[in-house]
Amino acid sequence: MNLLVDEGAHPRALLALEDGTHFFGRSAGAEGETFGEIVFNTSMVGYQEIVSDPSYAGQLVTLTYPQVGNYGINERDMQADELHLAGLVVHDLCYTPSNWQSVLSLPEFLSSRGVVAIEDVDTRALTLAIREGGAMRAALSTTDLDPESLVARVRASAPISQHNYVADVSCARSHVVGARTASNASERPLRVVAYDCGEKSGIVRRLAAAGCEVTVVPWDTPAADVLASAPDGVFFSNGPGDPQSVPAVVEAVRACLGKVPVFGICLGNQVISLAAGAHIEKLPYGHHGGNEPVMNLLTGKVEITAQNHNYGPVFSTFGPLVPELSDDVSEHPRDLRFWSQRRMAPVVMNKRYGRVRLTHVNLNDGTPEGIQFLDVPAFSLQYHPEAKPGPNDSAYAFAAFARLMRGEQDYLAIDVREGRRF
Ligand SMILES: NC(=O)CC[C@H](N)C(=O)O
Repeated sequence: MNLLVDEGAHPRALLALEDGTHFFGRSAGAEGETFGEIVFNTSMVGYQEIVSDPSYAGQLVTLTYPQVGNYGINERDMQADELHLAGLVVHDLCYTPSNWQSVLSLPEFLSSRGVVAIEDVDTRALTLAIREGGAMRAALSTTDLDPESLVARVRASAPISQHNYVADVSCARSHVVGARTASNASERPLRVVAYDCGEKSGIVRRLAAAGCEVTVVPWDTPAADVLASAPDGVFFSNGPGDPQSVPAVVEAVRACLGKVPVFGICLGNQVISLAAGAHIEKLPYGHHGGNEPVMNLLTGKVEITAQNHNYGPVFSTFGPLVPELSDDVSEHPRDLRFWSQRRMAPVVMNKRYGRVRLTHVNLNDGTPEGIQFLDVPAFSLQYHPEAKPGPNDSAYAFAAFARLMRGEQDYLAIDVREGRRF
């Protein structure tokens, strides 16, 4: 209920999920109809970064924070030029934002960018439905207000895994983002090629701030061309959809691993894992928010992290444990929090790339959040060290990549103690 809005001016809208759950509300963006996978994000602030994150292509995003849009839309927080999310679901939208940076209200922004959105939805009930039923197919419509009809059409819609969303959101041609903001101007910039699978601008900025000159290239750029330019490192970005729908990127990872330092974030972590032959699983409803606790197993410190993923690698499928580097444990425990309790970072033997160390574990559900290759120069994180939005606890990852490219040994364990234990 928003007293400043003429409710009659906003058409009704319907949200329908494949399990038959549906919610009526009011249109809060463009009119029309949209289909996608429904997820919820628990961040309390940062809606602009969320709606502009290209990783949400093909997804309807529910914001659990009850009132959204209070500080408007500004020119600085965009994570991409276009909006790629399929739609937005909120409880209460703000039409009269107040902030010195604001240039537009969120509902005006959504309408002008053609994004279908709904408000006046009981997002607590919806979130519980997603927690129970998982990230389901769903639709949001201002034109079909018949629940039976919309649910039937949702059930006939294609799952997210059947489309290559990366191809929709990647850049058309390569471009360079300079290292002018490098903290240490006396060091020469590190030349990084970043595979743009839907890269958030916050990541490119963090790489630049860590002293990198970043050449952002389209997702399907042949690795041979990238390697021919002799970069100091190659980065694989976040991105939308099922990582198994981009085998060309997995091939690019294979071509790079062992030849050049490699770093990956989120979808980047997933394609690196696939390149190593590991399995990817789909989590029931994923991790989307700004307060996921992750333990860095190299330092014993817990980072509060920003996350946005539905898929993730299964650590045991990288290979068998190396007992002498894993506290003489020979079987993989089901729950990776075992290692945080044991105070160690276990190592497995991967058929293709040798030793792989588990470096980060999610303390909510015991899933892997980071790996490091010990025999080739590469590491990757499932969560978002750039935050945008979120806490900055993990920003060291960009400095770690710079250290890896400069050939430093303990590049990731920034304050690791001597030895295996902490
Ligand atoms: N932010 C991302 O890179 C998301 C990766 C992938 N689309 C997933 O859902 O897991």
